[in-house]
Amino acid sequence: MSAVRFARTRFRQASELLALVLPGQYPADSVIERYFKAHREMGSQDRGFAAETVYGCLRRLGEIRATIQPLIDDMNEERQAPYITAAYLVMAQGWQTKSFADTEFNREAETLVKQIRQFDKTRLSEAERCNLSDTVYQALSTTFTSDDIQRLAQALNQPAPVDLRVNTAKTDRERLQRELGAQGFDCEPTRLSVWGLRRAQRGPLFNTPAFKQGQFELQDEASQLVSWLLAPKPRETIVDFCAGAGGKSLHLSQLMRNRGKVIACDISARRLEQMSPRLRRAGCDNVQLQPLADEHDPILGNWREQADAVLVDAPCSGTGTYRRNPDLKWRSLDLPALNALQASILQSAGRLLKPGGRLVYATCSVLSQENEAIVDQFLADHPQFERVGVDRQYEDSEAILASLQTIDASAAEALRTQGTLRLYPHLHQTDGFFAQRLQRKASA
Ligand SMILES: C[S@@+](CC[C@H](N)C(=O)[O-])C[C@H]1O[C@@H](n2cnc3c(N)ncnc32)[C@H](O)[C@@H]1O
Repeated sequence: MSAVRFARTRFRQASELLALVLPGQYPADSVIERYFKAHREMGSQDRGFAAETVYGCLRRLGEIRATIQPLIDDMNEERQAPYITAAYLVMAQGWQTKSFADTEFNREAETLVKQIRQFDKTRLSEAERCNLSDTVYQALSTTFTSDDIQRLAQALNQPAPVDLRVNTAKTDRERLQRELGAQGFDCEPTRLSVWGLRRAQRGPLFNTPAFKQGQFELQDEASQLVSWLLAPKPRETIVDFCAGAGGKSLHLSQLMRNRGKVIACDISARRLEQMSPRLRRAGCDNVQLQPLADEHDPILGNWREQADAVLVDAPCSGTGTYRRNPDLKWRSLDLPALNALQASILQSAGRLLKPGGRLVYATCSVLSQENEAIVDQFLADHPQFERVGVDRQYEDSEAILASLQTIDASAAEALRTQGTLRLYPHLHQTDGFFAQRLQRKASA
């Protein structure tokens, strides 16, 4: 493709795609997938450029919008899209007025470039500088200093690596690493998860024989530690209360050696159904899918005081996953409503435990309002539960605690003594994740 046609076509595709993503009606990745299906003429480099540009715009949208505000003030999102795309290409990719000469943006380019050059960056609010919404910035300010928020936001605004969780029922980490490496997919063992492999770049991993044979799943390293924190054992009955499409149910089943029972519940029957092919591929026979009307569904009475362990991977703001889902940053967020739902789910989940049973409350959020605050309130209302640290009897605990110790001694201490796992991208190079291990007292 000539340089001229390259700029014209690719600019049009990227801004067209951004116009579809900006209203935030559907997750960006599904909009992008649909666009590519409808535009079969796009080669892999065109697709790469369009997707990276759209994700880049979403990562820096706060700063971009503030910088070019006077030019887009009275426009709807569709009309804003070429301006935002162009601003991103100028601010992050070094495009200049002349780069737009052959694009449909040629007449506006000069004014836009001038606006960007003249903009006084000191006028950016803290939230805009961090490319976070005001709601999230304010929520973070109650726990973090502004320097920490900046470091956290900078890490959340980078693309995430690709993490795999090895299915130890089918292979082991070294073998899979060798097999994938031989096919050109180099990976490194993850530092904290003993089941993880990490790749710096994306690639068509789903086409590999290893994936088709169920030897691995894609799962962020932090998320891999959550099922482990529940210390699942063969022959137990474990409820995964918010199982979704089963990322953690699959791992629970693996840690239980495919014995006992995982009851995978969710209010979304569609998401639960997406688990079925994953279970077949992984060879898991001990997972039962249980759709719920809500967290008070009477069917839950079947497991009242019956479960050895319950996992609550609660619906949350997803602030810890902004690296993968930068579109989430710009969706409306009703924290009080989410907090009420989280508390209600945790309360219902607590009723399912036998005396002595284990409970893990987890979110992929970095906001204490969704994490510590929910757990503190639950413990205040339920004195029969307590926080329990990770002891040495835990399978793999020595390896995981020792690795965490080398990266962040205070995080290791919180996990060892309190059963609290707090991970952040700027400190641990994982998604932002929170998990708290609780236990119902044996006599209560
Ligand atoms: C963070 S996602 C779970 C992700 C999943 N555990 C995994 O590892 O892939 C939260 C899930 O909670 C479900 N959910 C929302 N409200 C719920 C409720 N009242 N009871 C049970 N599940 C609920 C959502 O449908 C969503 O699938």
